[in-house]
Amino acid sequence: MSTVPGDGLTVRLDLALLGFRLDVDLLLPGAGVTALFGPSGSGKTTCLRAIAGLEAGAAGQVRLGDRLWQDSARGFFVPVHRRPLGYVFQDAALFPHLSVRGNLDYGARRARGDGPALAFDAIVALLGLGPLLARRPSHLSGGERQRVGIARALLARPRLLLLDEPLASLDDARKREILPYLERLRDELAIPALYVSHSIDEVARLADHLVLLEHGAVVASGPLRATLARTDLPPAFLEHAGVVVEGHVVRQLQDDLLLLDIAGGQLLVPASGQAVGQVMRCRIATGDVSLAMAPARDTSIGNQLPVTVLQVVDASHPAMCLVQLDAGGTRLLAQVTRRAWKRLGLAPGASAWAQIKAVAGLG
Ligand SMILES: Nc1ncnc2c1ncn2[C@@H]1O[C@H](COP(=O)(O)OP(=O)(O)OP(=O)(O)O)[C@@H](O)[C@H]1O
Repeated sequence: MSTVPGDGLTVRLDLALLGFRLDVDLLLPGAGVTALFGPSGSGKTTCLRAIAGLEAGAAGQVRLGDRLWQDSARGFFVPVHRRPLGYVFQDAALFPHLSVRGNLDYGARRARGDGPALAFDAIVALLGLGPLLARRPSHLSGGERQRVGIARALLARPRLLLLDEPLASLDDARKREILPYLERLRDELAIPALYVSHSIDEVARLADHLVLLEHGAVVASGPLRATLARTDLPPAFLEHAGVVVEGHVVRQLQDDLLLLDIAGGQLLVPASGQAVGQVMRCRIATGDVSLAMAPARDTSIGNQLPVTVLQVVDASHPAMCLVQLDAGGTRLLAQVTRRAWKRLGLAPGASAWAQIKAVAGLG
C-alpha cells in the first residue's frame, strides 16, 4: 500500500459499469479547488460518486491525508454516510416546508463530520444568507438556493467538498451572482473542494488545480495555469486551450477598462468591479490571439505585445496550428492558420507581435 505525502487526496479507482470504465490514479492537493473537466460522459460525476463511496463496485484506494476511506486490497470501505464530505449537486434539494434557517438547522443537527467547525453565523455570512433566513425555498432564486445548499453542506463539518456542476441549472446572470461567493469559499475555507464543470471560464476563474478526463481516464492533472496552457493535449481539450494570466490592476481607465500589470507587460481588460491594486485573473483563448511581424497602427485591437515564438504544434483542425509564445515571462497561445504561419516565415525563436483581440476578466 502506498503512502501519501502531506494532506493530499489520493484517488486510485477502477470501476467497470455497463459500457463504461473509470480508471483513474490521482494525487490531488489537500487545499484549494480542483476542477474536473472533460466532455460529456467522460466520467466526472462517476469519479465524484466513487470518491464519495457511492460506487461500491469501485476497486482501489481513496485516502484524504492520513484518513483511509477505502482500500479494496484490504477489503476496507467506509460507507458514504461515514465519510466527512459535503456533496452539492446541480439543484439543491431543500425541504420546501422549512425556511432557509430551518433547512440549515436540519443540516447542522445532522453534522457528522470532524472537519473544521465553522459557526452557523460564519457560514451564513460567508454565503450572504442573512437576509434570506426566514424565506421558504420557493421564494429563492436558483442561485440563492444553491448558496443555501452549499451552506448546508458546510454545516456538516466536511473535510472535503464535492461540487457537481453547482451552476449548471442557473442562467448567466445568476451564475455571475454566485461566482463571487464560490471565490470566497475558495479563499477562506481550509478544506479542499472538487468541482465538476462544463464551463472552461468557470474552471479558469475558480480552480487552482485541473484534472482533464476523457473516456473515464485522466488525460492531464496539474496546476490550472500550466495545464490549460499545454499544447500536447488531445483535440477535445485543445479547443479549450488558452492561458490564464494573473496581474495587478494598476489603473482604471475611461470606457470601463482596466490596465493590468502582468509579467512582461500590461494588458487592457474590461472592468468587472476590481479596484486598483487588486489581483485579477483573465483568460485569453487561443482563437483570440493572432500574430503579426510588426505592431499594427490603425487597429481595433487594444493589446499588442512583443513575443518570442517558443514552439508550434498541430491544432485540432489540420488547417490550424497552435503557437506557444513568450511575452516577457507571460506564456501565450495563439491559434493561427498553417498558411499564415508559413507566410510570415515564423519559426521557434522568431520575434513577432501578439495581437490580443479579447481578454476575458475572470474576477
Ligand atoms: N450506474 C451506471 N450504470 C452504467 N453506466 C453508467 C452509470 N452511471 C453512469 N454511467 C455511464 O458512465 C459514463 C460516464 O458518466 P458520467 O455521468 O460520470 O459522465 P460526466 O463526465 O459526468 O458527464 P456529464 O458531463 O454529461 O454530466 C456515461 O457513459 C454514463 O452513461
